[in-house]
Amino acid sequence: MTTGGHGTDGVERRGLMFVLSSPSGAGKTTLSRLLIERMPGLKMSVSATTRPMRPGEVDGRDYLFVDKPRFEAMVKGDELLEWATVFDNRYGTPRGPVEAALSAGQDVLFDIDWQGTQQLREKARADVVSVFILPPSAADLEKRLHSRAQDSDEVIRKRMSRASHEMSHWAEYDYIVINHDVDQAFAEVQSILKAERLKRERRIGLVGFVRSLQGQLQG
Ligand SMILES: Nc1ncnc2c1ncn2[C@@H]1O[C@H](COP(=O)(O)OP(=O)(O)OP(=O)(O)O)[C@@H](O)[C@H]1O
Ligand SMILES: Nc1nc2c(ncn2[C@@H]2O[C@H](COP(=O)(O)O)[C@@H](O)[C@H]2O)c(=O)[nH]1
Repeated sequence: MTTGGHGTDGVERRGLMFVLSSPSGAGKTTLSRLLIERMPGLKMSVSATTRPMRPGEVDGRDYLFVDKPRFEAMVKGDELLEWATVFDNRYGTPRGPVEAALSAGQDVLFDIDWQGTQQLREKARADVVSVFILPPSAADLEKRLHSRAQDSDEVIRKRMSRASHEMSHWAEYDYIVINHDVDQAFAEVQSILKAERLKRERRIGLVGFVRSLQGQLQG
């Protein structure tokens, strides 16, 4: 699915799809914002959703807020790379911006659930790097959902009751990060991305680079 861009060392590399999943409230959005701020060459995939906008959310930045008929039209028109129903709402990844970013040599960050991750993996296994974020405890998870102060008590109850099911997919992920402390969890997620960017199989320019080094040594 991806073509090439250049790494910071100038060697051509295939872009990667960096996926964060977790039970609701474990910290994906927080970690995603930090990654986008601090990791050059990484672009956030903005999902489409039919869920109502939360206070402080901005259409086009946090999500593309669409109604159900528009979402259905996106599915029918093959405009979504993956989609799923989560907490009675529909969520999906618009295909165009992801393909454009990967073609321009950028990596793309996804905050999506396990269903979406499975679909991306089926489409482009070699290009997907997936990280599952766990909360330190159930009590912390509940506290975080309340402290975010953006969902009703009923919505929070629903999210807590789904958390165990969400977590049952942890073993399908490449990496697991326990989010005790934001700075520590961010450092871990950042290390994963940095290491994955250096993977030999992704660095399609290495053959030419090494040949050129060998040429210099022989010449
Ligand atoms: N390590 C942490 N310690 C304390 N609070 C945290 C930590 N990480 C995130 N939070 C807080 O927990 C709340 C939920 O975090 P966040 O919105 O990032 O979760 P999420 O996984 O993206 O949830 P959702 O799936 O519902 O979008 C936020 O108020 C955030 O500031
Ligand atoms: N499969 C997909 N899941 C998505 C997408 N965008 C978000 N999500 C997941 O939905 C839940 C709830 O999110 P919230 O913002 O309403 O709290 C969370 O697990 C997200 O990761 C998507 O495009 N596809």
